[in-house]
Amino acid sequence: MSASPYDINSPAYKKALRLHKKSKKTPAADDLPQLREQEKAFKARFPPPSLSDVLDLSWKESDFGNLWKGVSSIDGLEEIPCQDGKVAYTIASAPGFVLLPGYLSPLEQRERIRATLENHAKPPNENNLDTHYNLPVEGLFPAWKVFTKQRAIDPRSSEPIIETKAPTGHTAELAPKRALIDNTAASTENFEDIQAMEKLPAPPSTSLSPLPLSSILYKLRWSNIGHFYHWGTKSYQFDRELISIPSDIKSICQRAVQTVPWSKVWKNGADLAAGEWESGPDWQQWHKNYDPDAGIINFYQLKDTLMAHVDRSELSSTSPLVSISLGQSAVFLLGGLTRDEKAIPVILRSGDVLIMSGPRCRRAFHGVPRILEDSLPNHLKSKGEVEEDWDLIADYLGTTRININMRQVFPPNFPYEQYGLSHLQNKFY
Ligand SMILES: O=C(O)CCC(=O)C(=O)O
Ligand SMILES: [Fe+2]
Repeated sequence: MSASPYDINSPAYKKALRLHKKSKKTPAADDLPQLREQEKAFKARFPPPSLSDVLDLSWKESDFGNLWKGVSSIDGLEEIPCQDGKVAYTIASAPGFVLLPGYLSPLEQRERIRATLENHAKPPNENNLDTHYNLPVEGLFPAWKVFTKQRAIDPRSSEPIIETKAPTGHTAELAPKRALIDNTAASTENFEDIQAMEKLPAPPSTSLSPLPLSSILYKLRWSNIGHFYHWGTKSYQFDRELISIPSDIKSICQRAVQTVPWSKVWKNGADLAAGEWESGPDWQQWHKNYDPDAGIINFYQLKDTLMAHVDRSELSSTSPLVSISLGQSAVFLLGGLTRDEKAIPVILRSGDVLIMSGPRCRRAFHGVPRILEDSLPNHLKSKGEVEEDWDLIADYLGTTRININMRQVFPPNFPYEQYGLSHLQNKFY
């Protein structure tokens, strides 16, 4: 038997677990809300978290190996055949949560990853580094590609250095870690007040140093697509240039929403039990009127986490939020309406599409406490000849998970004129 710390039967694992349990018995730890306890357990490097109650519907040994493996069923899991032959899964205690495991084929995953890196994380879309650095206008990844090609021809080529926007002091952590502020949920009642809040651009940091292209690439954390999200006020900003949602992303999201038989998801009054809908359950219309108009592409390095939060800046509090996972796998925690409810842990793997919909799930706490290292499927690894330049992308994916998180800010039939936002109407068609 191997002595790997990942082997839960090894003496090394058992000893570490004993020590860990002992060290956890501090009064402070017991006071933490359920969800924080779960986050802590999944974050732990050693002993590594047990995945024995983590739903893992896309695992296949040939793709992912045996290092990280959850379970293929949990209480209340239900399988729903979809219109396009795919299968959706729901969980009885989490109405509105719909998981489409392996929804994107290996080829579609590669195409989306490439588009994300080459097209969607560059101007006019804004990313977390733009505030602080003068990034190459062609995008970080395209610039990296050009440089590696040059270097192959002339090994003495010097790597581009990315300059800071503010005068340089000393190196420090990059500021924009997402703050854990509970903002007020957007609604038509407070919409005008939220809009009136001053949305100042974040100032460039004065404590950062210029960085070579190869390092800054790994500091990319998010890129904004569609309506602009102002992180400081946790609200959308509509007085900026309007940028359409890339059609490739929009069509995947719409296809996913259209394939789900919603009457089976919301059967037996589950829609009413899930809480209050803006003007009564409107899921019958989603096949026609679901329209993602804003999104964040998240880039996670192996040690990154996303603290449990609620996405409540969207006026539409029930329309599906569609989340596409690519690259390394992750543990996702689906909590309830407070941090005191126990969360359901789910492994999200490359190609999975997750839909959070309806009043309960759309306003549920959720987060990503763990990226599972060495969980890149074989079809994303470099095999030399897979695709032009895939080596470079595969290298980056060796430590990266990408999540495309698409929301619908405005409910269908929103009276844009009434709020002085006529310019947003029919914007993306
Ligand atoms: O990375 C994920 O799977 C979730 C991301 C998320 O919750 C968000 O961007 O709000
Ligand atoms: Fe979220």
